[in-house]
Amino acid sequence: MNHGQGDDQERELFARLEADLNNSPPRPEPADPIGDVIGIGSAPSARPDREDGSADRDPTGSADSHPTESGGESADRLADPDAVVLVDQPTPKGSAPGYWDAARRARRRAIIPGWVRSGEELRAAVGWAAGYAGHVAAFHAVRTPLYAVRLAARSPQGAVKAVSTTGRWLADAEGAPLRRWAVAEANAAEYFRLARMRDRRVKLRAVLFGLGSLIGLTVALALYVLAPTWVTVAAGAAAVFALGWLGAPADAPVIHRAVERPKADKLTSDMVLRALGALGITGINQAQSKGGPGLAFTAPITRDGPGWRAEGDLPHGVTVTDVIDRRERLASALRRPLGCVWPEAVPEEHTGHLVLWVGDQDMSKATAPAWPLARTGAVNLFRPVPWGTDQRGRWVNLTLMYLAGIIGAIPRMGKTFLLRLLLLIAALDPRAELHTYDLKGTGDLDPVGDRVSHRHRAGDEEEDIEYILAGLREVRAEMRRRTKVIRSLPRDICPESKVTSELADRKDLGLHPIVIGVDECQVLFEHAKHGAEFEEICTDLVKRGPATGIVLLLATQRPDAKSLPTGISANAGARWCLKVMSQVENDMVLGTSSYKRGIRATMFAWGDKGICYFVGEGADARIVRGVFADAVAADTIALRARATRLLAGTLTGHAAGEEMETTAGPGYDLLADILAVMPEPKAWNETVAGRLASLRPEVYSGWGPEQLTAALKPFGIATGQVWGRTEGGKGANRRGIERAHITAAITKRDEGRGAA
Ligand SMILES: Nc1ncnc2c1ncn2[C@@H]1O[C@H](COP(=O)(O)OP(=O)(O)OP(=O)(O)O)[C@@H](O)[C@H]1O
Repeated sequence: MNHGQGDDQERELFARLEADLNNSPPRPEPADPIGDVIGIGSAPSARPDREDGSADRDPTGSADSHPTESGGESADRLADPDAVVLVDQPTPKGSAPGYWDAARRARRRAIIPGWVRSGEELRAAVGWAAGYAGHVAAFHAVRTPLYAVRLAARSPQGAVKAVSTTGRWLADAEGAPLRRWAVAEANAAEYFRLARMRDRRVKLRAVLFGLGSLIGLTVALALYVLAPTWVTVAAGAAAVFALGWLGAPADAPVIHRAVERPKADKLTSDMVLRALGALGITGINQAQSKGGPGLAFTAPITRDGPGWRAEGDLPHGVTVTDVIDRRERLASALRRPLGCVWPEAVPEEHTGHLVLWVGDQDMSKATAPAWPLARTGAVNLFRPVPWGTDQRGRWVNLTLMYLAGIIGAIPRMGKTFLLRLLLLIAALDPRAELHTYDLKGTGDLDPVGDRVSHRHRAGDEEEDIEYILAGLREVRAEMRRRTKVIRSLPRDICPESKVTSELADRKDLGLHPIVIGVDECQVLFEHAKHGAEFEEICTDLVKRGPATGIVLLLATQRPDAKSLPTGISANAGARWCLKVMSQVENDMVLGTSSYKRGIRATMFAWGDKGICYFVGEGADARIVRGVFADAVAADTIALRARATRLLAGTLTGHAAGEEMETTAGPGYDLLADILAVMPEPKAWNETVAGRLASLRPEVYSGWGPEQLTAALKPFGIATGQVWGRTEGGKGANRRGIERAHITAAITKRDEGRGAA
């Protein structure tokens, strides 16, 4: 940072201060050299800026109570010595923190930078450096012939330049103007002195030139006669290239750059201070108008990933949230795109401690590193898995087990993509049983649902709601069973009373992970008939599910108390908040007081798709951009997950074609029910539907022929034209079922179960 306008000005200022002090009447010496008469009525004092830029900051923190800073009123008070009020008392001996206390509390900087210690980041850095060097080498290697031609073409100009420069040197051309001046001024003595000097110089240079030429010619002749041809050719080429290099005009270099450097400027303290001053924050403006910097830097501005990081204390009373609120203005003042400018609070510091990270590229446009799981690899849900990158491009991990999570955002910001990504991660653990419910009904979760899920439904019609209710009831019953299993296990096998990866591996215990993902969950909680039951089940799953290996992930575009009941939002262990519009939604997703603490998803721009505040994984809120996996990529990953499941024998439910068991409600089996009501080999759909309704009205009442056709489809049973008779005895062809198809489907299903 450029402190002050120059040494002269600084010296002048000190001189004036010294003069003022010498002329002013003597003042009584304060008892304490630092923390005393800084109350109203004490004599004004001016202090030059400190090196770290924290000018005007009193070490006691009481600079604001200084009389010169409290307006003209202090002048009146100064006249009346009785009005002096000592604001800061002398510090009792021994109460101020000593050097060792301060040293004990000091934050230690890493001896070896974090990126060197992290194997992944080191590998990435070394890989990048090798790639960069390789690119530059290949770029120039390909162009070498072109460079040779260019140099050869310019060598005649180079030769002329070399001859003329040598001639000027030999003739001492640089002294000519002085000699001409002596002639013009008729200064004979000076002219003769210069002429003598020139003669001496020319003589010496002529000798040097003669010697050089002799040696050069001898070497050239020796090379020509004695050296192998290739050495002669190489030497000749080197001479031609050297002349070509010499002859190259300054505006047309022989070699061009192999890379286009981005135009992002280095972040300097002046830029930061100027930008902060342009935000219109009174505290900063006041501090700067008094000659202070407006931000006391606590660390040098350093390169941090693909950007710059500045860190410091804002003036007293100004908080980081004041700056975050004006992020757009800050970006304008720094002349950077909005997606490059990320002011952040540091949770363990005071609320005025600002960390400003300015990226080289807009976070939403920066090329994200390839997701390690995109093409290969399986997942252990009990271990951390990368799911997104932070502003610096570092991977952010998530351990899906033992948590319940909520995702909130306004529409079109990437909520469904994020939920699908998390479900894809779950799908890649072949032990995990997935329940995917897409209440938006556009089929965004189908790649996972149809390929892998045990339960899957897209839509918000009554039958979909019934299906989901049945599924959630089933999971809650399963959770109760699991609690009993966990309780019955010996302490040494289950020391923490929760499911572990080893326990999940044991098929006899049935403690495999269950991951439930619900998109637009507000549809469930706002449902007129079943809303209360959904809320009750989900609250229970959020509270007790994580320990029993059940993970509930809820996404909503309206995170208010009605669409995301507080019992759920308050107990969620992981939170993802993409752009929201107000404090209420922000705090609903990220937790109470988040907005006040500066964790504000309202600051995300419309273009920040897939970028969210993430709270979880034992860390405070971080800004993360989720991996972008579109429907095609999701399909590929889901197919891989399905193949792994088929190998492991863990493909069940919807994805294995066992859909309607649950549609009919827990404990009921559609295929068995049809066999029970259909003694004849063939029957019309309407007849079977009517009989089913009589058998179990609570499940099948209201079913028509189309519904029965749809319900049988997942089992691979097609309905066709069947001959029958109406009640009046009239023969007709109508849509119907064949008993043999039902029996075959039951046999196939039972075989599949046996294999699993
Ligand atoms: N991680 C990401 N990176 C970049 N773009 C993304 C990312 N995630 C989502 N998007 C973009 O955002 C768009 C909206 O995503 P998505 O459908 O998930 O939004 P949504 O919040 O679920 O919207 P709605 O509420 O309408 O369902 C997508 O079409 C996609 O192009």
